[in-house]
Parts: sequence; structure tokens; C-alpha cells
Amino acid sequence: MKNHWKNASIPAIDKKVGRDAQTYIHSLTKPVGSLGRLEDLAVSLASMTKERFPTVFPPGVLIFAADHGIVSEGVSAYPQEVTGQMVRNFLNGGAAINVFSKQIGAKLNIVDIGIAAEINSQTLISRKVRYGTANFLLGDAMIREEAEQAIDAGYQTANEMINNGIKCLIPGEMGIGNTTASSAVVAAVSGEEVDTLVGTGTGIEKEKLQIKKDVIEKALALRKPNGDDPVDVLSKVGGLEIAGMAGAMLAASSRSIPILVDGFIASTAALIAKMICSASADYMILGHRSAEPGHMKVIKLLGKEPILDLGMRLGEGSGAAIAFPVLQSASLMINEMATFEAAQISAKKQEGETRLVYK
Ligand SMILES: O=C(O)c1ccc[n+]([C@@H]2O[C@H](COP(=O)([O-])O)[C@@H](O)[C@H]2O)c1
Ligand SMILES: Cc1cc2nc[nH]c2cc1C
Repeated sequence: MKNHWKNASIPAIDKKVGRDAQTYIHSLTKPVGSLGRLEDLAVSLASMTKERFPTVFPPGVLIFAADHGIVSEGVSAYPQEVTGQMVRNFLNGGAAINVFSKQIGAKLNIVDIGIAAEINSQTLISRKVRYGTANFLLGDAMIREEAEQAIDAGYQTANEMINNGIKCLIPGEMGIGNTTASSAVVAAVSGEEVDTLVGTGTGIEKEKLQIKKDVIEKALALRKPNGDDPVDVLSKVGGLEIAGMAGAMLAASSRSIPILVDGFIASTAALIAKMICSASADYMILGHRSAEPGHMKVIKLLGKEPILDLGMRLGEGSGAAIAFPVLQSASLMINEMATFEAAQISAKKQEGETRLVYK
């Protein structure tokens, strides 16, 4: 098995292009700094793409779907079959991410990286590593080679979308039980108390929440993942879609393509990608803050401020897709606004005044 991602090299972001973009933004027809974080986003996009006039269109939404053996411990509000059923919904165009992908003009690809069922479809990309992970309370979720293979599937499928012209990657996921796997992964790599990380996921009741916390604590004690080894953590308590998204992020960063990161599960994958190669994080922009409590911790570890905070907790890449128009505004601003010089507007502020003065 070839692991393409192991040979990847991630170029440094170009801070000089970022500084040039910042200077140029100051010459646009608006009071200095008045577009707030939109200006910072434009500078980040310039440094990532190495283009003074960065483009993020078209975006590509790449969804990884997989199942989780841990679901048999009663940690989700929904049965395992919903993963495959929702994938059919994606293929039929009826899910939230279909609607939002269409709204933002995104290309949308769905990858079966480990659904515990057979789905026959021409449009589903089949990169099944195994039929769901094993119940990680009873044994490792998967073997190390499978985690590596899943990272590679993500790396390759993202590279294909980039070859086909996407300018911004939105990795998404579908996997009943994956908030349990993500909480376990974050606890393992951060050393944070499980109690502070675990949330209700798809909407479990109080009693189930306690079971979920106990299951994760017991599993971490039994599996003993090495928090310094991201592939070990993935294989012991992780998930195939988390590995796939991490691989996709490694691919995008190696190609200087900005990554718009979704909620708790996608951010957990971002953390894994960052552990594999820290330079990958320089290409990540957080789309939104999920309602899942563990996301707060992951956001802190990634050291970035999410664009939106809408109380969303759907997954599928949906929060990032919703944030995409903001990123697009940043790109269009620097690409299309007139400079003071071109519009013949005096750029000089009068003492105590911020109004523009027309010549
Ligand atoms: O992205 C998030 O922040 C998020 C938070 C809670 C739930 N989800 C979605 O819900 C599923 C996992 O929830 P659960 O309760 O089955 O672990 C999975 O398909 C995710 O896409 C996603
Ligand atoms: C219906 C449904 C849709 C989802 N999309 C992402 N995770 C999900 C979980 C459920 C249960």
C-alpha cells in the first residue's frame, strides 16, 4: 500500500504576499480597517494562495462517510443505519449540504470511506477501508495500516478535486457516533478532562450523556492511545472519516489551497492534520463554532477564531459552507474594489475626521 501523503511537502505560506495585500487593501476606497475581519481574511488568503488577488471560487465540498462500532454502547441518539441512509440522501440531493453546496456554487463529492453497508451508486466515490470501525471499548477501532489508508484516501480524493479546479476545500463528514470518537481523540491528544469535552452530539438525553462519558473514559484507559502519535490515536479511538478529512487537509495545504473547516469532527481532523504536519494549519480557516462543547477546546488548540457562531451542530461541512460567502466577500473585495487613486478620491483623512472627501 502506497501512502502518498507521507511524501507530501507543505510549502510555507507567503507572508510577503500577505503584507503586499494588506498595503493594497489600505489603498481601497474605504476608511482604513473598516472591513474588519474581512480584511484579515483577504490577507490570509493572499498568504495561503501566494496571490495578491486570491480566488476561492469554485469551492469543493468533500464529504467522508463512515460508521463507528462504538455506537453499540448506546452513545448516539440515532441508529448506525442512518449513516448509509443519509449518504443516499446526499446522493439524491436532499440534505442540508446539498442545498448549501448549490447555494455557494460548490462541487460536491461524497466518499464512502467506511460505511457499514454496501451502497451501489455511480456518483458515490468508493474508498471503503473497512465496514465501520470496531467498538473501541472492546478493542482498537482499527489497525494502524487502516488509519493510514484512510488518510491516504482523503489525500487522494482531495487532490482529485484540486486537479479539477476547486480553489477552496470544505471537508465534511457523516458518521453516526463520530462525536464520541472525536471526543476520545481530543481527550487523548490534549489531555483534557473527558467531562469538559463531551456533548450531546445528535441530541442524546442526560442518562445517555453519562454513559457516553463513561464509555470514553473507560476506552481511553483500556486502549491507552499515545497522545503524541496522531495515527496511533486515530487507530485506537478514532474514525475513518476523521482520518480521511485529515488526509484531505494535508492535500489542500500541500497545494496552497485554503481549507474552510467545519464543526467539531472536522476540527478534530484539522488537529490531527496539524499534528502530522504543523504547516498544514497555516492553510486552515475555521468556518463556524459548533454547539458541541468539545469544539471550544479544539478551537483553542488550533488558535483561530471561527467566522460564524450560529449554534449549528449538523456536520456534513454545513457550517463551513454557510461561512463560505464571507470568505468569498473577502476575496471579491480585494479583487474588485477601486483604489482611492482609480476612483479619484482623496485618501487623506482630515484632522479628527474619517469621512471620505470627493475631489
Ligand atoms: O460538526 C459538528 O459539530 C457536529 C456536532 C454534532 C453532531 N454532528 C453530526 O452528527 C453525527 C454524530 O453525532 P453522534 O451523536 O451520532 O455522535 C455525525 O453525522 C455528525 O456529522 C456534527
Ligand atoms: C438525520 C441526520 C443527518 C445528519 N447529518 C450529519 N449528521 C447527521 C445525523 C443525523 C441523525
